[in-house]
Amino acid sequence: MTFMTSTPLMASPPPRPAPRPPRLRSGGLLPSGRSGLRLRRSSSQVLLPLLTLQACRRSVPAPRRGLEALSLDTKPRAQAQEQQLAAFRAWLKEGNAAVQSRGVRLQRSPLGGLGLFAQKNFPQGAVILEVPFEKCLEVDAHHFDLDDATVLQPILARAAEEYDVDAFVEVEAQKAVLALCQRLLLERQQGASSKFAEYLAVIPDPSELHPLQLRWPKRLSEQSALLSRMHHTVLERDNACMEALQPFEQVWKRRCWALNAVWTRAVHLVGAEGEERLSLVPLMDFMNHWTPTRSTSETWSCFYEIASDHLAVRAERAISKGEELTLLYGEFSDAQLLCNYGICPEMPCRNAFDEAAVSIGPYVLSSPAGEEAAAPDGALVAARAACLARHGWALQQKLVFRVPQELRPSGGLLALARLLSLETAEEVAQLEDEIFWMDLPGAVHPNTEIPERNLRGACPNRGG
Ligand SMILES: C[S@@+](CC[C@H](N)C(=O)[O-])C[C@H]1O[C@@H](n2cnc3c(N)ncnc32)[C@H](O)[C@@H]1O
Repeated sequence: MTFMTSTPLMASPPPRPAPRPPRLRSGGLLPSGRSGLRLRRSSSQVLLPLLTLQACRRSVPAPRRGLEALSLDTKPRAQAQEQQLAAFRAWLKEGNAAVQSRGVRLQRSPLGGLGLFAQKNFPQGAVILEVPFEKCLEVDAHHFDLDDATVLQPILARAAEEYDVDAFVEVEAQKAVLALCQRLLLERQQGASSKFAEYLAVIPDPSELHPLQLRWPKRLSEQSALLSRMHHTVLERDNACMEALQPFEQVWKRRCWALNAVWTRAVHLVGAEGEERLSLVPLMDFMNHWTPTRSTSETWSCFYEIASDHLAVRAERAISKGEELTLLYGEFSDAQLLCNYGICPEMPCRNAFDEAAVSIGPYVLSSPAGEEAAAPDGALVAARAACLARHGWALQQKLVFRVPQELRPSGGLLALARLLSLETAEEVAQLEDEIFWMDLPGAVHPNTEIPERNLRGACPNRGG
């Protein structure tokens, strides 16, 4: 959740455009609403009456527990946690702003950690949860226009250092993430007197494979150029965040806990007036991600939408009793899921959003312009180099292109191929703008965009 992520650090990274998150996006913030693709507002919708969580029916609210009981170990949360969960369930029902839910249960999930499960059948569109914003931990989130930031960077610079992750590397976006971390830490410091104490006590530490783990297996990042760069990115970003949080919390593990909570559980909400906030939505934040595959017709089961005073989770399709309730956190590849959320694919390459990397080094400058062409002369090599430098490639590093994304007419890989097919320095000078039209100020070239679904080989089950 915008949710869905995000490391020990070095110097703060320079402001860089964040990649388009699975709409934020995502480090992992849980990005989206319906189908995980966008947020929708449903102010006028009549919501079905809701029952309370079955698991909470019987009890007198459990005694409030202080955070001293909170385990910051990375061992799986076990029985000791039952008490904390019972207190959390009671807390959800407490007060005027009770969380409304019916027929859902919080239990261990085969996907990872805890998850929400249906205890009855839900027809498509049924409201499953309503979480009042009063029960949410939130901060304002301004200037989240990540798309603009991405567009401003020359296309080859993006290929040279793109953050292929919902990394929130953009400074303004990070401010909101840090503000929410601070809020979380502040509440935690208040112990049992925090009105969120029971909620905080059930927020876990980073999962074993989350990049925030010091013992993150480095061999993972050797698996692919994309994963390696992505991991490097999140490390830089998280180190900067951890450093920025130090004045608020000295204990490294607690900072880590807060940062992980925000990256992997927070959602970016946009209200009717365009107001934005970053929000931790209790109970909904226990919903796990569904990874769409090309080979099955099964999909994630839920989406969420915002009303004036609460967030509602609805059934994306008919849901059967016993099913785990899932969201699509975003259109994440396996590498992104790993770096944003610490989610490891059960079976590699099944994810419909997986991508391949094509990496290209400066050797291409001296490659012939075509099968029949001779090796380029010095003038052509120099013209190619100057042109590529103007579009962001300093030629000291490799470019890493993502396929199929970069196979769009506006993609960097095709721009590079077009340039390399020119046979003289004069042609390069003449055609540069046409080839790199996407780098011109205000460039929009809608007619040449191939719909994304045609490139992606479409996930057959994709809704929305
Ligand atoms: C929003 S939380 C979901 C609730 C979480 N399972 C818990 O126990 O608190 C997101 C985290 O859940 C885990 N997760 C979510 N979806 C998953 C999946 N499909 N497979 C494995 N782990 C998943 C990851 O650790 C992720 O960072």
